[in-house]
Amino acid sequence: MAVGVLALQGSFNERLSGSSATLKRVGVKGVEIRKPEQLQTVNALIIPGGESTTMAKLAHYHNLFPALREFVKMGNPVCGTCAGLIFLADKAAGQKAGSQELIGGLDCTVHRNLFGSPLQSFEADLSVPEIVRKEGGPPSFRGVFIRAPAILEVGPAVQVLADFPAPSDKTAKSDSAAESGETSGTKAKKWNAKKWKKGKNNGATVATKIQKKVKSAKGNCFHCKEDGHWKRNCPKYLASLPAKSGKAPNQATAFHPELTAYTRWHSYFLKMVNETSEEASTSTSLSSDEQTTPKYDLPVFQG
Ligand SMILES: NC(=O)CC[C@H](N)C(=O)O
Repeated sequence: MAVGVLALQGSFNERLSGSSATLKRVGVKGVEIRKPEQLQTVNALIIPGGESTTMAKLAHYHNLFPALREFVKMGNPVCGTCAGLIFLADKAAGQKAGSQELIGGLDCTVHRNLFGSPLQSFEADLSVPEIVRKEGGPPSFRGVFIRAPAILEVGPAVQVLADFPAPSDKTAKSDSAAESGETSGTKAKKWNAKKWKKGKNNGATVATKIQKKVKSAKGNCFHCKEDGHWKRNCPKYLASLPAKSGKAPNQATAFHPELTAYTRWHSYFLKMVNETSEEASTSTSLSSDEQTTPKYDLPVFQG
């Protein structure tokens, strides 16, 4: 398995080079992606942290957006870190004037700089029950937030993996005071109460993945024997589609897992990649099967 790392700007090297590179630590080959055609050589992609506006400009310059969107649309898993999360979000708030291009593929609204400026970068312990359930290890891990975004809203198919609680009013005030002189160590030092209130449960979602694969039959017409009409989007036909069509099992974090020794976010993502590849090979053999011995009584329109 080869995992691509978008290598335009930001912290892509931490995934790829040196003995401590995260992908090496989890035993996977990482491939630098700078050109659209390179995406054809990998079956999953990591979009690293960095500065999303700059990264978007570079992606635009290298004509990468169409290929990246196609990659996501084909159901290949993508993991977005920080700026990568912004890239992957279907909607973004707090963007620079004139907005910036997004790839989309993760049904959520992200706030680009919810935690404030680079000076408000911080570290915090986060509880990660789903990762612990699947990967084992300690109940929480250290999240490194660098001018971090956060997710304000997620769609129904998205599973929240970690939340960062909103500060109490008291903390917010004392942290604002800390901003003007004192430092408050591991906590974000400035809170924008209005932005926080927009977040679910008065907090902010900082890690997610797509839980269910949304099936779509766009463009397919078929004949329904039951009532003899040509139909689109019949539930029976939708149910017969391979799971790989539709949205990819993407994962995203607002913090930087590659900057800690905790490799479980990466191993968790790689499991998703393996599962997707297995499903894809099963569904491919199913579809060729279907061509010779139709399994469904609703033939797909060929004309
Ligand atoms: N560490 C990061 O990737 C920060 C992302 C930054 N908030 C942006 O808009 O791009």
